[in-house]
Amino acid sequence: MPTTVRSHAKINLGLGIGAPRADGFHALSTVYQTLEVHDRVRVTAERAEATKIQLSSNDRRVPTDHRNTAWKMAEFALESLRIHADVHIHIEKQLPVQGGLGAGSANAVAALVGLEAELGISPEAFPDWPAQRLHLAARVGSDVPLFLIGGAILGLDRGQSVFPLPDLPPIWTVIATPAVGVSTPQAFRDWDELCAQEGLTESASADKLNELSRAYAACFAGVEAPNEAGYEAQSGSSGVLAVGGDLAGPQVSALVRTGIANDFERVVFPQHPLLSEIKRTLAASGTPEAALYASLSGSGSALFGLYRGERDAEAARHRLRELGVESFVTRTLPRAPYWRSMILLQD
Ligand SMILES: C[C@](O)(CO)[C@H](O)COP(=O)(O)OP(=O)(O)OC[C@H]1O[C@@H](n2ccc(N)nc2=O)[C@H](O)[C@@H]1O
Ligand SMILES: Nc1ncnc2c1ncn2[C@@H]1O[C@H](COP(=O)(O)OP(=O)(O)OP(=O)(O)O)[C@@H](O)[C@H]1O
Repeated sequence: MPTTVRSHAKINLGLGIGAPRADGFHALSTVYQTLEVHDRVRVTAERAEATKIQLSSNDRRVPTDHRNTAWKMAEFALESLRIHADVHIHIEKQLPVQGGLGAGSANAVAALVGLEAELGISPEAFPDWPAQRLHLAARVGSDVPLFLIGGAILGLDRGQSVFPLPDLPPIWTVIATPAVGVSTPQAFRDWDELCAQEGLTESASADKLNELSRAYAACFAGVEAPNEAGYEAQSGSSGVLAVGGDLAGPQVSALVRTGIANDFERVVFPQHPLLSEIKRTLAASGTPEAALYASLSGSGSALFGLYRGERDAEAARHRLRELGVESFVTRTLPRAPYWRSMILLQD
């Protein structure tokens, strides 16, 4: 009986990057935030004599072998649980590939959740599993563990060290998806060149990141997480927020006042000037429909704008259309509804 799982995107509400480390990674301090928009991952699995994994996708850019994050996650999980199974994973892509929205990383967690449902892996049956799966997720990729938490999350170390933050209320979000792919490893290499030019050392960047993490934590201190009833009331039965509802709360303004920024913009924007034009278009600074905040997500190429209400978000989409740039409207997704709606179908 296949299990279909929603595989949600993320954005980075601020991303501070350190100097290159000896292990080839970079220390980060970031606030991840999950979004309503998602791919769908269908998993079929049954215990077998030997493990066999098969993967398919509607999108030809998605690798269908051991290079796929979902494949790796399933393989690591089965090895770790000492279970042999016949597994089929189908990834129905809706999110951009190489967009900086963590779509591939989310697919890994969705495949894991599907596999657990199919094989009856529960914390009751496997008490060590919750800690183990976080560890395995970090092996698959730095952006994977965040999807085992959902909502607003502080990401430290190389991004795999994740801490749940009090949730923000749902915020209207526009994602611009320019037809540009940005390679994450290449963006980090470009960052290294900038660090070398500016003489940014590992110890100086550690100070910078610690200060940033403290500032992030301060913004979230005392935030009341929206409860499920509140989320339902805001969403209504249609799942659509009332027009003009200002739900962004003071937290986004507090984050903006800390000077949140995405360090990747410094290396990605000079190479792709269109992306900084899109950010200006999303921001619409000084107008009544101005974004609360606009930024590149991850290493790009997707950018996002956060808005006071649906009307301002639609106005941003209209401005982007005039610029010839595709976009869609979504909302930020707090932790409780992230988990409540994750399993879409078990048929
Ligand atoms: C840019 C972000 O999306 C921000 O959320 C993430 O940092 C990227 O996470 P990811 O795609 O899961 O990255 P991984 O698959 O772990 O690493 C891909 C490559 O990116 C570089 N990398 C990644 C994360 C990090 N903190 N430092 C790095 O230098 C390394 O060269 C690594 O070989
Ligand atoms: N399940 C997957 N879906 C899409 N791409 C995948 C997947 N597994 C591996 N890949 C490879 O990873 C590359 C990056 O894909 P992805 O869409 O996750 O990038 P991204 O959104 O920039 O991720 P991040 O924000 O984590 O850097 C793709 O070009 C593809 O070759």
